[in-house]
Amino acid sequence: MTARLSLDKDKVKFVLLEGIHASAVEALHHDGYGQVVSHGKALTDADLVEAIADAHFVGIRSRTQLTAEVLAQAPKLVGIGCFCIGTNQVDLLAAARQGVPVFNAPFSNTRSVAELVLGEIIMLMRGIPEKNAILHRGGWVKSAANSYEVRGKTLGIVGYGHIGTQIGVLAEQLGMSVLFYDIETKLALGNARPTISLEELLASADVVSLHVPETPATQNMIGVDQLARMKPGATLINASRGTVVDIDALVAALESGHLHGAAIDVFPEEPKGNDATFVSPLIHFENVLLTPHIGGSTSEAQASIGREVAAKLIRYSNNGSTASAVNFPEVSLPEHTGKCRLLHIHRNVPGVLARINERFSRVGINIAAQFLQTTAEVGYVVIDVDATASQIALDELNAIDGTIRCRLLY
Ligand SMILES: NC(=O)C1=CN([C@@H]2O[C@H](COP(=O)(O)OP(=O)(O)OC[C@H]3O[C@@H](n4cnc5c(N)ncnc54)[C@H](O)[C@@H]3O)[C@@H](O)[C@H]2O)C=CC1
Ligand SMILES: O=C(O)C(=O)COP(=O)(O)O
Repeated sequence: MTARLSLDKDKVKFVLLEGIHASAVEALHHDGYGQVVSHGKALTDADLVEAIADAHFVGIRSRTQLTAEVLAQAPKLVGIGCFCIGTNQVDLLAAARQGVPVFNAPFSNTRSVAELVLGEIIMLMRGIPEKNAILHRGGWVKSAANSYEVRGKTLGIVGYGHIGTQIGVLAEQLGMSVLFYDIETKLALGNARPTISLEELLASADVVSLHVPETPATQNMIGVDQLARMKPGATLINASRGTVVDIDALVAALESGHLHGAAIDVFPEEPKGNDATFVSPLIHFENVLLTPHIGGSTSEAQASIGREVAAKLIRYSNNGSTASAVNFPEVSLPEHTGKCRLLHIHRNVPGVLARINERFSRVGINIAAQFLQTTAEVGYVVIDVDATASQIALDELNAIDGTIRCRLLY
């Protein structure tokens, strides 16, 4: 474990992957952070390890896998920004144990996903994907067969969170009835109604739209049995995570004609960049709308995410605030004008705070302010002291058993 002194902003290195929006770079430069390296796509294996080996902050989107092994090879890492909603691509526990908070943008792209899904519901119910394909081949089939209004139909939303609720509200404006299933008790907006089980929702909905995070419980949540429970002629939409739907089971349900159609934005295996090839058994179905994980990819969402996550990283770097970190004790801190601030991250074992205070009192350091927050694994203490005492205080903190990382802010 190494003592980390506060660095000049010029020496703090940010590595941004996956084409993170220029608004993030602008925000970092505007705050005085000069070293920002941007990559246009996701990196893997040795390329990823090399790119982040000396980074203090790393910014990623949904594709970059920050595993425990990769993180262990980034010894200078201070913070991670997921410039998206999902954080399943990061080993959150390993990051916390390494003293690294992870931030994301929980709201900035939700409207974009909701709008895409709403458009897909209308397109699929009208059979537009097949009709579009026929005309592109020079054909002409003018028919009302298998073409329906959405008005009066039932939308079933699985995962009634930020995205699911917005879709429900918008769908009601189109005259749809909304059912939802969530593992948590949720406030029903508009006339939406909860179902007591996933099975009940699947059996009642004309369109099922998935908006759950990637967790062990949502892995292949929609498989053979669940698809069989859906109404004949129903439609499935997945803009959540590729692991939520068993693709082979979906293929079988489409081949048999049990489903009217589907819209799939996320896949179990996704290409790493725009020059890679997309492979999926779903490419053979004209009644399936396929999109390249662009649910949140609008100019508005990306610009807003860039600003939001950059601001969280800047705040953590400048004053130690971890408010809204997804894996870390959350501390929202005031400015530390006129004082030096020490950030002490430790394993959450009994007695650390007592040992800190005992050591400080033994060497006569006056604590101007102190903040503590813990999770089951990690403790985070922030202490403001006079500048004259800062180096002794840092040495004392580093000597404490259980210290993961200690940083000094001027
Ligand atoms: N396609 C794309 O570009 C995008 C995809 N996403 C994905 O959408 C997901 C949902 O986003 P938000 O609505 O913002 O998240 P959220 O956290 O606000 O909502 C998720 C909801 O799912 C519920 N849930 C969790 N596990 C469940 C289970 N096993 N069964 C039923 N409900 C369960 C939660 O209680 C919560 O209400 C994200 O986790 C992300 O993976 C998010 C943004 C863009
Ligand atoms: O916000 C999310 O969770 C998304 O899935 C969007 O991911 P992206 O930033 O487009 O790689």
